[in-house]
Amino acid sequence: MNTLELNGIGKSYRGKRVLDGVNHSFAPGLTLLVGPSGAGKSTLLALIASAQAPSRGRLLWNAQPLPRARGALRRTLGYAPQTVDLPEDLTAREFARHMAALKGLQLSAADRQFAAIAERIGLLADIHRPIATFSGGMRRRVVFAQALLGAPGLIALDEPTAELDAVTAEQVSGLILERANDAIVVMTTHLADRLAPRAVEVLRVQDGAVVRAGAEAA
Ligand SMILES: Nc1ncnc2c1ncn2[C@@H]1O[C@H](COP(=O)(O)OP(=O)(O)OP(=O)(O)O)[C@@H](O)[C@H]1O
Repeated sequence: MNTLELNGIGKSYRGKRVLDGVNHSFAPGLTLLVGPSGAGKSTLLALIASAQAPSRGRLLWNAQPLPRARGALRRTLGYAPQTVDLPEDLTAREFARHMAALKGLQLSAADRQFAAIAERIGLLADIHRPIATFSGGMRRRVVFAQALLGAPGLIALDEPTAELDAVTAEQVSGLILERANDAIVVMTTHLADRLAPRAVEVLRVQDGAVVRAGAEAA
């Protein structure tokens, strides 16, 4: 079973402290990150995904400091940031193939997995179209879908249901819950609404700290 631990994590941008002394052990399953805008939810997620380095403290993945675990982590990490500059000229499937290659997936497995994910979230009919023709919600789903390639043990999702209509958001949420059966899934959301009861934890990021939130705080 995979473990993820944050030990005294701090992050500052040009001297401004966004996170300070964050300690937390993530349980297998879904953890929701909630909190006011600008509190540091995306920052915490980027640290977890090792897309950014902490200013202080360290992250332990399976009891190993993250820099040493990075090689192994790339293959087991799925990260969907809030904003991504997608390659406009590529089709969704071509983009997915690139992301899958970074994770060391075979082409046939990449195509199979991407098609299966796309089908679940209403994107299958569009995977051969250039991303340039995609709406905001379709782009969001492409970014989400690539994060799930390779059945990662750690999945970090930044507002994956933003810009989606209710039906599609429900499809995406259903897939997130399924993956949370076999992974540590950490997800930011302004609307914890229906997922909070299914989460192992809801964490509130506020004033540089991370605290367990009651259901009312979600
Ligand atoms: N690369 C950066 N350089 C400078 N400041 C940054 C950077 N990234 C984030 N910040 C600042 O850090 C703080 C936390 O930002 P972050 O995006 O993590 O918040 P958030 O809780 O995810 O907000 P939202 O809910 O609006 O997405 C904000 O004050 C933001 O301006």
